[in-house]
Amino acid sequence: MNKKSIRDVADLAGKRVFVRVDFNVPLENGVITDDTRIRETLPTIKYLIEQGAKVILASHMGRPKGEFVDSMRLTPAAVRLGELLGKPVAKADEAVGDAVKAQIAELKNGDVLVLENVRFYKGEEKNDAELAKQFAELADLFVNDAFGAAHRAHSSTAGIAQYLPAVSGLLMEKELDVLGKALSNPERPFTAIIGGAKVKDKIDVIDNLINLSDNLILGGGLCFTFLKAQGYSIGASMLDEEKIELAKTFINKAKEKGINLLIPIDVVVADKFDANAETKIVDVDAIPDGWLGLDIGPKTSKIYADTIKNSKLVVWNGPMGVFEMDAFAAGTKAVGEACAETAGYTVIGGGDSAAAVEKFNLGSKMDHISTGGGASLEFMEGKALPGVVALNDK
Ligand SMILES: Nc1ncnc2c1ncn2[C@@H]1O[C@H](COP(=O)(O)OP(=O)(O)O)[C@@H](O)[C@H]1O
Ligand SMILES: O=C(OP(=O)(O)O)[C@H](O)COP(=O)(O)O
Repeated sequence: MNKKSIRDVADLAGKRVFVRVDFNVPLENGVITDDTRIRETLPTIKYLIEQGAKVILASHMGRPKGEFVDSMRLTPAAVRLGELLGKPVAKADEAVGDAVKAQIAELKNGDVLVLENVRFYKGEEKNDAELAKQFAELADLFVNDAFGAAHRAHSSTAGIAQYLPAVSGLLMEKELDVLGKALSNPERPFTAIIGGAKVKDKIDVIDNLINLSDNLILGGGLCFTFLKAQGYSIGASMLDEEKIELAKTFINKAKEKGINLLIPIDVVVADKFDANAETKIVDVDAIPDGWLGLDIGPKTSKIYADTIKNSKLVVWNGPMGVFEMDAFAAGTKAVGEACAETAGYTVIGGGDSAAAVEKFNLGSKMDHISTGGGASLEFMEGKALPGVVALNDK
């Protein structure tokens, strides 16, 4: 990476360091149900503690739209962080202002303070310069470790970097390194797997991956737009009408470039969108009218799994079916198991794909599970991430 990281900063002892993290973790009734994002920032936080910095952590949680919302406070994240570090972690009730400054003035070297949700302030998502300056006043150095929010140009992810020396944290560095290596000089055969439901959001990444990958595997709700583009009747399956023509151009582009574009040959169909629906496995030329395709079929799973197992690099974003319902989970499970078994390097991106991998207990068998869904997609699309662009060059 051509950006400076905290390892490039000499003499952190006694410095007030404003670290933007992504502690936007899932909460149910105030209880954190998955603390991955907090655990993944521990290397940066521990490094700063060991160096004797005063660690000031800032994050968003949810989308409170500029209001103080009690259920979106960062208190549960601060408590969890304290447990993981095995040391007390202070928590502020605000993210800027005199009370926060007073709390920071009390910090000793190696102490940790978690600020309140930065999105409680209207300026944050507008990348307001005044708010960015107020954040900058709290510290001597800005560290961005929030890969999950790196695609956002906000006051605490990008704006603040105008007013302080700005470097990346270790998680940010790792994410960019892994995804960058994977995509800039991929080991081949390189297989990209795109599934899930959001055709519109993923169309650009599919376009970019046609240029990069050797095998491009499609599944999930979005593959039905491609099946329709191939002339099949898809019943009541998910369809993005507006993208059919684009899907046709992608199919042709893949052919011209000699890319192995894999689209299902059989699917699991259901008479309704329901865990207890009547289901059948059919070839893609036999999808009954009114039925919905909710998973890839076993013949497709086998082809996909064989392709994955013969790959040196696999990047996966988006489940193959409605894996939340057991009747439609087999395709996602088969792809997950193939990713777990392959000797190739496996990178998982996207909240639902990571959740699927966890559901099937395959997490420990993957090489890298990204903490950023939208961020990893934008990275794979080849877009510059504002939270990274803002950092100081090496
Ligand atoms: N054939 C399908 N029809 C409708 N929804 C689907 C289908 N296959 C997968 N899905 C749904 O797609 C959702 C995930 O999509 P998406 O948000 O695009 O993935 P990710 O979060 O991994 O990027 C899952 O909730 C899953 O149930
Ligand atoms: O959860 C996040 O995004 P993700 O679900 O795309 O990984 C990040 O914390 C960014 O949150 P945002 O999409 O509200 O800016």
